[in-house]
Amino acid sequence: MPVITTIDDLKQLHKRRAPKMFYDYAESGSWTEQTFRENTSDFAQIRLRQRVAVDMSDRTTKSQMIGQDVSMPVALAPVGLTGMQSADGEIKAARAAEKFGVPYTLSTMSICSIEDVAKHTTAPFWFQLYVMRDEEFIDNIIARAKKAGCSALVLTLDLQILGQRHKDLKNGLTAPPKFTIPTMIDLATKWRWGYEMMQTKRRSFGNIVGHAKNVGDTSSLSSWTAEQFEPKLDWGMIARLKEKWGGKLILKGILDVEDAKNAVAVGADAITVSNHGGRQLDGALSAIRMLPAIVAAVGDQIEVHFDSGIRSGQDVLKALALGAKGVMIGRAYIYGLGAMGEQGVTTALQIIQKELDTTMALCGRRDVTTLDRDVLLVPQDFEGAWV
Ligand SMILES: Cc1cc2nc3c(=O)[nH]c(=O)nc-3n(C[C@H](O)[C@H](O)[C@H](O)COP(=O)(O)O)c2cc1C
Repeated sequence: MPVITTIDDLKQLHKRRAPKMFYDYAESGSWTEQTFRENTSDFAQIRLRQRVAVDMSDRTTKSQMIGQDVSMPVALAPVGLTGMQSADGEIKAARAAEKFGVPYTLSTMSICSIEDVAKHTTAPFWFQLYVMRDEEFIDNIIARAKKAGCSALVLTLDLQILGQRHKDLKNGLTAPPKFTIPTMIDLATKWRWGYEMMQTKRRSFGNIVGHAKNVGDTSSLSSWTAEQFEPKLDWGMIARLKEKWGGKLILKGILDVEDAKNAVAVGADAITVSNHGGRQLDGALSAIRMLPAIVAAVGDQIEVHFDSGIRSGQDVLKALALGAKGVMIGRAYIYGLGAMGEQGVTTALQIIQKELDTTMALCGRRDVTTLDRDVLLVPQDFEGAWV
């Protein structure tokens, strides 16, 4: 077993252990992948201020997200097909998050259902909703999330139509995989994945199969999205969904100041500044570059969360210092899951917490909730003069 010290170590192991089509599904952006690449490379442009001779004892990464206590302000982002990276992946990730004391978000497009995850955990989790055309299905899934005790609804706004990801089309991505010759050859080297997958019954979209009517081929994400997702989603519909849900609402996929203001107007509890990890509008600016302007515009009116591009505790610190109250990680924990199941997710969280804590200390700070721009050195043109 290699010595794991970074998120990148987990990524290498994930690549070796999970079928190529699922690793590629996670490790890709849309079209040229420019936004996907810049989500991470722009973090590297921000530097840290080294401070010395400052008391660094009694440090804490504890904070709150939407009023919930968290051991660090890092939630696990909703990730479709998580249960294809490792058998029962959503249950494993939710358990790791619960033990660590951070929120877990279950995707609409998960393999394990809402009820499955609720049955195998005790902490309330967040449920992510994609708005579908079938209103009855939406009413029903909201009722299911309420019944399962979900403590927030994360409404994703940046994927009513799928950004084209070339690798998924070339690999013929389906859940479960179809047995083609290239897939069989690949699976022959992924025996651990195959063995675990044989032990579970959870191999298709658990929130959808048996719940949605007139559903064609659910195994293909792209055709299903095209058929079922509601292209007419607008702020009026968001307001109605807020009423239906009646609990904490997080609007995910905000990358523009005007949309952030609309989110405030609709009365959401939080927004997630995000470009879906570079998987949707290729050519959009990185999420970290957009964060300061959005915080400046609405940061005093709504809780601002951030995701897209976080691969270390240092990245978490940078996002918090730029004004996010909390962040979500997607691939960083998916690499852990694909590498080592539940233990891998725990390892990813441990790596991030340790990096966050040590970086805080070396920047002369002891409390994660007091991080501000003062700990950073940001290039003057970082946000850029885009017109
Ligand atoms: C493989 C994969 C699947 C995803 N599926 C969903 C999803 O079902 N719902 C959703 O709101 N976001 C989804 N996302 C986006 C994540 O929630 C999150 O915004 C993104 O991963 C953040 O970027 P990062 O991976 O660089 O941390 C997905 C991301 C990945 C990588």
